[in-house]
Amino acid sequence: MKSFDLSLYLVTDRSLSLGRTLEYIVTEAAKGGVTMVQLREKDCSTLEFYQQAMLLKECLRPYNIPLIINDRLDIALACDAEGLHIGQSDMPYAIARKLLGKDKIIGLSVECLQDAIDANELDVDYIGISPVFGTPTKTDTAPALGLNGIREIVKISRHPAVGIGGINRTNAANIILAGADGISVVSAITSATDPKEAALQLRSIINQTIKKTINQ
Ligand SMILES: Cc1ncc(COP(=O)(O)OP(=O)(O)O)c(N)n1
Ligand SMILES: Cc1nc(C(=O)O)sc1CCOP(=O)(O)O
Ligand SMILES: [Mg+2]
Repeated sequence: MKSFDLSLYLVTDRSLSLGRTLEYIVTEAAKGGVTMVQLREKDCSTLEFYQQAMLLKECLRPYNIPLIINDRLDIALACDAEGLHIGQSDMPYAIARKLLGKDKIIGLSVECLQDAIDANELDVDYIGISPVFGTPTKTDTAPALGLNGIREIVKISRHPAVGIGGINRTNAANIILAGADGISVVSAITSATDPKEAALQLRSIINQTIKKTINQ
């Protein structure tokens, strides 16, 4: 059965980990309450990517946190990850679904309202609204959508949604208040001096904000 929680979604980037291993970052983040982890490595051989994926799977197993692979359908299959994240220029959704099967999680980036309308025709498991804000972590993005972009997209989308891009503890609550089911972050956890503490703080903000929206 496919069940997952988008509320605090860590996306990795080894180049931002301040020399610490991804196993360390991911384990600390798991202790701090992240609910999903995406292995996203843009400068990695296939062998390294596969080995890193296997290591992260081991780290996440005790916490029951799904491992999602960015871009690489072959790696997702090879390591039997829980899912794959694809963007608008990646493997077409239909092919990914055919190869991964119905039980795996597939996430799709949406960069504008039309992408979200098109995604309604697909049985993706979640959408990544990207980017919400500009970020030095990824500069080849579509224009930032802002909080209004989130509101417009969640209003018409039939899929659970997570915001990504420039999100940290100063603006995390606003992403949830705008209607997203969760936040996705790279640097706010990966580059934190204490990744567990960073995750705990984000976890607390999200929990409080979700509680507020339920009581409204
Ligand atoms: C949760 C989430 N949302 C969006 C993205 C961006 O994916 P993509 O547009 O394919 O860009 P790259 O990450 O591959 O550079 C994401 N990775 N995760
Ligand atoms: C992986 C990714 N995708 C984006 C998109 O807009 O598609 S922005 C991004 C990086 C987000 O990093 P940070 O949390 O450090 O801002
Ligand atoms: Mg991609």
